[in-house]
Amino acid sequence: MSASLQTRTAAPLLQVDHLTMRFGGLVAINDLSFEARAGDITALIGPNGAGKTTVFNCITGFYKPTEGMITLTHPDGSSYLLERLPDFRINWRAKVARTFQNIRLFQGMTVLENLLVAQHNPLMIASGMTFLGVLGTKGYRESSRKSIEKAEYWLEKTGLVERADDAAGDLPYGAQRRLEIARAMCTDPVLLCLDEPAAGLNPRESLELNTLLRSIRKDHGTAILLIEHDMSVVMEISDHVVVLDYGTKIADGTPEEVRNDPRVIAAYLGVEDEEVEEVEAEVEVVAEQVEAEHKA
Ligand SMILES: Nc1ncnc2c1ncn2[C@@H]1O[C@H](COP(=O)(O)OP(=O)(O)OP(=O)(O)O)[C@@H](O)[C@H]1O
Repeated sequence: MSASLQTRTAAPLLQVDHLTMRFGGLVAINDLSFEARAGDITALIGPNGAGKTTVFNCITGFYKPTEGMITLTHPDGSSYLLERLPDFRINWRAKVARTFQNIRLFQGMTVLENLLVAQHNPLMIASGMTFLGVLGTKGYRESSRKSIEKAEYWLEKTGLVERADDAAGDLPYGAQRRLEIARAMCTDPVLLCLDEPAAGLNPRESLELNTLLRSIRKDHGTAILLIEHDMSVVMEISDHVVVLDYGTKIADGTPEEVRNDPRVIAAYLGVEDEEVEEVEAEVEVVAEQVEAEHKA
C-alpha cells in the first residue's frame, strides 16, 4: 500500500467547495468540489477547455472565483481561505507554488539565479528590509547561505548542476521544465501545482519527470496537484484523479476507477450524452473479454 493511501483518512490539505467561475455568460467551472490530500499526487484531467487551468488560476489567486471556497490546511492545523488571499500571499504565506503551461522562467538569468530569486522573500526578511541589513547582519549571511544550499540541493535533484551558470533560456526544453519545478520547490511549498509538466517531453524525459515527482512526494511530503494530458504520466504516478468536462466534475477516484468510467471515456471520445450507454456497454464487453483472457 502506498504511503498516500495510508494517510487517506487524514484531513484534506486542499478542499475545493462548490467552486464556480464565470466569464460573462461562459461557465468555465460549474459547482466543482474535490479534495487533495497531504502526500498525494492528485491529477486534474479532462478534454481541452474543460476548465483545468481555470481551477489552478482560482487556487493560486490569478482569478477570484465567482462562487465557492478553497481551503488549504497545513499539517500544523493552520488554515487559509485561498479565495480571499492575494496571489503573493498564497505563495508566500499559504505555501502554494505553481508552474505554468507555457514555461515562465527568467530566461536571461542563469539557472542558479532563477533558484535564488525564488528565495527573495526570506532573504529580505533576514535583512530587516534595510540596506545595512543586506550589507552586514549575521542573520542575512546565514539566510543567504541557506538559500544557496537549497538551490544546490534542487540543482542536484533535477540534474542541472552542470548547467548552473548557463542562462535558463539556453537549456533544452525538458531541462527548463525541471528548472521550473526546482524553482517552485525552492519556496518550500506544501502544495505544488503543475500545469502540464510533461508537455513536450520525450519518453525518457517523461520517465525522469515521474521519478522527480515521486521523490518530491516521498522525500518532502509535498502534495502535488497536476494537470496533465499525458495519460501514461497520470496513470503511473497519481494517487487520485479528478475528471472535468465542460467545467463539471464527471469522475473522482483512483486511476483505475476513472480509467474504466464510461463518462470519462465518452468525454475523451467526444460522444453525445445518449451515446454514453453505448460506450458503457462496450467497456463492459471489453472488461469481460480481458477477464476471460486472464482466466484462460
Ligand atoms: N480569462 C478568461 N476569459 C474568458 N474565458 C476564459 C478565460 N480563461 C478561460 N476561459 C475559458 O474557460 C474555459 C476553460 O478554459 P481552461 O483554460 O481552464 O481549460 P483547460 O481545461 O485548462 O484547457 P486546456 O487543456 O486546453 O488547457 C474555456 O472555454 C476558456 O476559453
